[in-house]
Amino acid sequence: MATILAVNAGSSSVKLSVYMAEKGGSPSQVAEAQVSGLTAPPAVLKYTRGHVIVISHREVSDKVNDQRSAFAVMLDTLIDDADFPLIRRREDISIICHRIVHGGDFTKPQLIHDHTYDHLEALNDLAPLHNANSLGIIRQCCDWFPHARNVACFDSQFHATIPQHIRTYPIDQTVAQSNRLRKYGFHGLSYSFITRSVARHLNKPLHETSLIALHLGSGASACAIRGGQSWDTSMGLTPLAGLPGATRSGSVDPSLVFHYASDVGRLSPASTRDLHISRAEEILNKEAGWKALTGTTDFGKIAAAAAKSRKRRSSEEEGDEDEDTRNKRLAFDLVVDRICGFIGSYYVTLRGQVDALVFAGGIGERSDLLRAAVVDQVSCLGFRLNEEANSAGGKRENGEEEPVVWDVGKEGVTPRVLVCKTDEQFEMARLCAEDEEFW
Ligand SMILES: Nc1ncnc2c1ncn2[C@@H]1O[C@H](COP(=O)(O)OP(=O)(O)O)[C@@H](O)[C@H]1O
Ligand SMILES: CC(=O)OP(=O)(O)O
Ligand SMILES: [Mg+2]
Repeated sequence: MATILAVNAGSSSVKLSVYMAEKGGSPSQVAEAQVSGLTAPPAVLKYTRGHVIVISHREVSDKVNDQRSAFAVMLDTLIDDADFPLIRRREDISIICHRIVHGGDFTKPQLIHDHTYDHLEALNDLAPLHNANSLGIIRQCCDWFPHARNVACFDSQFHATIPQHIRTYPIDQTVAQSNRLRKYGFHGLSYSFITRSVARHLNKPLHETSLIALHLGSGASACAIRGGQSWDTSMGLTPLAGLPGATRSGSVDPSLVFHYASDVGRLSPASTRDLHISRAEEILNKEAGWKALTGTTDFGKIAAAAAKSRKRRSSEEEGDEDEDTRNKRLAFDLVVDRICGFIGSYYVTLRGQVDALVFAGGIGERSDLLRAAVVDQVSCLGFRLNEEANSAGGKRENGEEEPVVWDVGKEGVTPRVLVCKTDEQFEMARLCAEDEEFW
């Protein structure tokens, strides 16, 4: 039996889960901590041990200003918990798996040593909100847990099956090949977890399961899954392409960069030894998205304001809406429009063979308002919502555990509409437990 730590450094949060696992067996979670709100202070810590919520909401902004400090706070919390002796002795941790968003051409998890580390460092500029942070956490772990094996698990791995005509950009192919310019795709650990969980829920073999899945969090993407494998996804060479995110523009006309301002081609003052980022990349990655439209990265607030505004308009009490509400309504409508654009396109690329539309990620799992607006717009493709199930979320009565997948579609209608409580940490722990190389 081994103890596995799984670390997931997202763009607005860091999640850390602890598992016990046998070689080749399914990992069993024993604790979970999370620091969220890194881009919408205050940063908030949550910590659960088994089924006990030890810390439900603790503001930690005084100690946390980035992913590395968030990881340090979570680790201290676990180590200081007198009722959780499992990681008091650091030698007891056998494997630490790390979510690395951009894994280049790697098609399986890699043990970290000097060579893999250097290889991954060279990819930092292709995932400027993620890779350098994850490598920083790996360095911390090598110092703090010298006995543990560190394993890199890649968001891009699941998308290795995207066919050539979809992953190729129509540019000079000599340049494309020498600079490895192609669609890689991300959120793959999440899509892999979603595909397995939904196939089980639908009682279908994995290789016969076809889905349109949406991972909607601070970074948002869509994925067309055909026969259990990634067929297309909305992110590309970097996690900037496709849907807008909290601070990311998503796809825009590439020429916009040349018309934005005259100095956007220069290196940003935020460039470091780890990350060479131009002002243009910094603006599109960190100063755009729904934050640029509304001033907040919190999509919950945007959805609530948009719903209120919609209600007011339908009851014809329009009156003068304040600017803040108008901006939030614009951001909400824009995000719904872009999501529906991908659903339509993926429905066609999958030739209508779709078992379910699946919502996941912080927004997909929690925003019934977003789900309702999206499903309403794509009802022409046959998707229908059960409004009651949608607003109830995954809650169960009489203390029953929240399910991993829950159905929010209308009875008797296909394709289904589902919500999946995705778990990238579990997916990493599973990949590590089943690979003999890491034991
Ligand atoms: N009730 C809610 N309704 C809509 N959005 C929410 C709600 N709660 C959280 N969110 C959104 O979820 C996002 C975090 O999603 P998550 O997938 O956990 O983040 P990350 O991209 O950092 O991994 C937050 O930025 C917030 O906008
Ligand atoms: C790839 C990506 O955007 O990840 P996240 O949503 O966790 O920031
Ligand atoms: Mg995430």
